[in-house]
Amino acid sequence: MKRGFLNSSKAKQQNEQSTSLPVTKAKLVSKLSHGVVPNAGKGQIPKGYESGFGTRKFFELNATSLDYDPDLYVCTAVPLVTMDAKLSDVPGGWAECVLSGHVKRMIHTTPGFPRRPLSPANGKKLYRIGEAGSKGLGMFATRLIRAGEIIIDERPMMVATASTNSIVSPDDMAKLSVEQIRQIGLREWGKFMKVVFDRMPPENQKAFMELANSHTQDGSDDITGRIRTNGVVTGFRDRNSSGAQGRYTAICKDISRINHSCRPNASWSWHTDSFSLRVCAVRDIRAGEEVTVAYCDALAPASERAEALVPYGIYDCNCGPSCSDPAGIRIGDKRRDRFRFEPVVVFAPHVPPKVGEAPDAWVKPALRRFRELEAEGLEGCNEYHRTAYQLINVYCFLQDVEKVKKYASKIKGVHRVIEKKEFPASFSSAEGIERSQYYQMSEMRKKAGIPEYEPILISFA
Ligand SMILES: C[S@@+](CC[C@H](N)C(=O)[O-])C[C@H]1O[C@@H](n2cnc3c(N)ncnc32)[C@H](O)[C@@H]1O
Repeated sequence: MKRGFLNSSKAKQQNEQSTSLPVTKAKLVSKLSHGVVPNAGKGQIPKGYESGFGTRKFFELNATSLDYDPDLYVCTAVPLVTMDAKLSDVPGGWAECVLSGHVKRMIHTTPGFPRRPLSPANGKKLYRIGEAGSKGLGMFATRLIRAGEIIIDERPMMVATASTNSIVSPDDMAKLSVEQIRQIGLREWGKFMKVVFDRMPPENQKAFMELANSHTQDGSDDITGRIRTNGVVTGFRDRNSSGAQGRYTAICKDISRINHSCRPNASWSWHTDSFSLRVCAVRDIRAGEEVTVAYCDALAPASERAEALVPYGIYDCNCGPSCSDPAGIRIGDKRRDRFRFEPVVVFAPHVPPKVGEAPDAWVKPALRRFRELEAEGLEGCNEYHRTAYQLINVYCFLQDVEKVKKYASKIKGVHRVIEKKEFPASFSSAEGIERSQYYQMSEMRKKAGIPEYEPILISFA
């Protein structure tokens, strides 16, 4: 039986639930406080605002319906499960979610939905969860994981709205301080998310409550604190929304154990067809090494990264010299500026190579950029992908098969994250490389007697 099909009172509790609060009419306050907020919670909430959402009417819906007001929030299981479903019966499990009607429709009409999350090749996990020193628990590789390998594909336990949707009216806004509005918002959000939490299977409730919580003194409750500490932004959002508003965040049993690094060896991507988060190695990870991802934009300057990490309770990011040592920060910030604003584009030279010069001397800017990106541990970023792509095309053009293979092995991870598909296997074999566009172009030029140094732009996609 699908959720929503039963009429008994017990069954009704498990139907979808919705609040009569339409998204668009809510006054939205997104930035929440963190750290220690004096008198957090009740102490900050003035009389008249204590009950709020809790007194609002919930109504029940047929879980299979997609026919909602797109702006209404719905508490629902994704994918839909039977009333008596146990986690062990549902491959990949299910997520208890709060979604707008618009997003629910979008998910259920995604081609291929609900595909099963991917399982490891021989059924053996590539990781274990273990102690990570002062960071608490973390994820560790149990064998050498190659760039491009999928470490885990996991359906979340819970999907929550990523911001509080405060019900404070514009009139009331004028009477309240910003912190009071935040605290009211947090409280409302907490009540809403408690409904979602209560719908979760007991094993997931237990696993959820065992997750880290860095928000114990800012007005967050046990549930919202863990959502704020462990949530990973999904790939979908409410219609007519922008910025943090209208986004959703996924809380997972294992992926939420992955710690942050500004030099991450892995990256995550959201897949709506399988309703799962996928973590992929962006460079080789040794057996025993900790698996890390970037919680912030790893290309941002050190000061901005530090600021973005504070809400996670990370005050002293120590990933390497570009985080902690003043000289290292200067070099790292300068490099990141160039990575962001000065992309390297390589041109074949217009003049013959100088005597004694290597045939690939003109590729130096891209090679330097690639080395710098690796030195900063930024194998998961767009610029690494773009530069590796150019080098692959350049070496196809120069017919240097070994170098094509080298850069093809390096691009695999970031390609999977950015393009959400595997890098073409043809660049890993001599036969495939010889069939490539640039190899063939070079072959034709040779046959026509056009020297290699005639102008040509090496494209990067
Ligand atoms: C999503 S959880 C990661 C798993 C967590 N370590 C645990 O024990 O479950 C995020 C929390 O881990 C800790 N953390 C993650 N990365 C860290 C880092 N680079 N340095 C210090 N603490 C970190 C912070 O407490 C942060 O709030």
